[in-house]
Amino acid sequence: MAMVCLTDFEEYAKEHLSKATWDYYAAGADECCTRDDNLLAYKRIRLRPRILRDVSVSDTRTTVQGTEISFPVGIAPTAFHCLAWHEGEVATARATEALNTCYITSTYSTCSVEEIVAAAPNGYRWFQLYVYRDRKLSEQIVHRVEGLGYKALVLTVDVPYTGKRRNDIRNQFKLPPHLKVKNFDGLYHMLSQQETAGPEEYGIPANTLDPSISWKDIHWLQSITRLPVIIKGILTKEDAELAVEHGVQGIIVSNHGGRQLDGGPASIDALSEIVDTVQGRIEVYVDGGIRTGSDVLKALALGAKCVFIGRPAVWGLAYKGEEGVREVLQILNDEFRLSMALSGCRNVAEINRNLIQFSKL
Ligand SMILES: Cc1cc2nc3c(=O)[nH]c(=O)nc-3n(C[C@H](O)[C@H](O)[C@H](O)COP(=O)(O)O)c2cc1C
Ligand SMILES: CCCCCCC(=O)C(=O)O
Repeated sequence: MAMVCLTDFEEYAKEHLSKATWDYYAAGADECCTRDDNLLAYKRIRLRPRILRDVSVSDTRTTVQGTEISFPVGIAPTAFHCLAWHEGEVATARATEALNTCYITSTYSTCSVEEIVAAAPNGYRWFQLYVYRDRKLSEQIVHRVEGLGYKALVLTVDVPYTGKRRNDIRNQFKLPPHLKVKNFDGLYHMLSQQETAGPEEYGIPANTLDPSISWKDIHWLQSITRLPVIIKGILTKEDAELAVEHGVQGIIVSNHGGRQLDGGPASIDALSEIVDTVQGRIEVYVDGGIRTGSDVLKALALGAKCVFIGRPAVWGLAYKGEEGVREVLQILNDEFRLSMALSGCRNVAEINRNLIQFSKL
């Protein structure tokens, strides 16, 4: 079967994964309004292409946090890659290394960070972090990934509690016994001894994330690390301003793929107010609903420095492991290059808001 666009991978994954795994990856919270709007919002945006600009040569390279990547699409943190492909995150890491882009490893990876780094030693990676009730556990993980050469910490702030994903409840979804969140090997006792730890959620002791985290914890995190801190899950200009004031180095505008608060905005619809507030003081990225190269172009035109894809990477894994993720990234790269050329842009510096037809928004 020729894979032509990202939805081909989605269809393949839906057909070949078990129902419970597919439902977990596809899940949105409650009625999935925000999950679905993430995609629809891109389709509402119209472009204003420029012509006759000699687009015979094009350059998709950009930088994130001062490091060059081959094109402005990275992999968002998603949990449990071994559910989709036996090599799990190791395959994802190899694919992103090969394509020279950024891979944000989830705390809840089913390969350990050590295995991931050993498999793709030259890859450019950030580590996604949650704050646990037991700060010592978060601290241990931070120091471990620093030592392994991760280049930034991505603190996810939209999961004080897990969103209500109806099919996961119906399926009683949990990680099968042969898989583990390997980063907790030898640390599970710290999780399960936390005061409020209850029955397992997804195979992880429940209530271990700290819902009391607040802006003061950003200072705590900065005090225990020398890595740049990027906050993932901001959707308003007010929080964007606070993020800048608290000295973080980046923001990922995200609603967690619509898996947390249902009824919040599509992430692309939240981007502009955040970009306008931040005024270039720190880098702003976006994830959620990116499925085509023209989606990438629209996000950059609205001010994102780079975008991240969540589910499509997992569909690529389900298709053919490392090769599947490479294909997903390559298709997005090719589509992005074509959209750039068709709208008269020769490089990412030429992409700006003039490309967006605001009267149609
Ligand atoms: C199956 C799945 C697992 C996820 N796991 C995590 C995670 O461990 N940490 C995190 O910060 N975000 C997680 N996310 C959210 C993604 O990082 C990202 O925000 C979202 O998938 C982007 O939307 P997209 O799937 O439409 O590209 C997960 C999303 C999915 C679909
Ligand atoms: C106990 C929390 C499990 C969350 C798993 C990873 C995630 O963020 C997701 O959206 O799924």
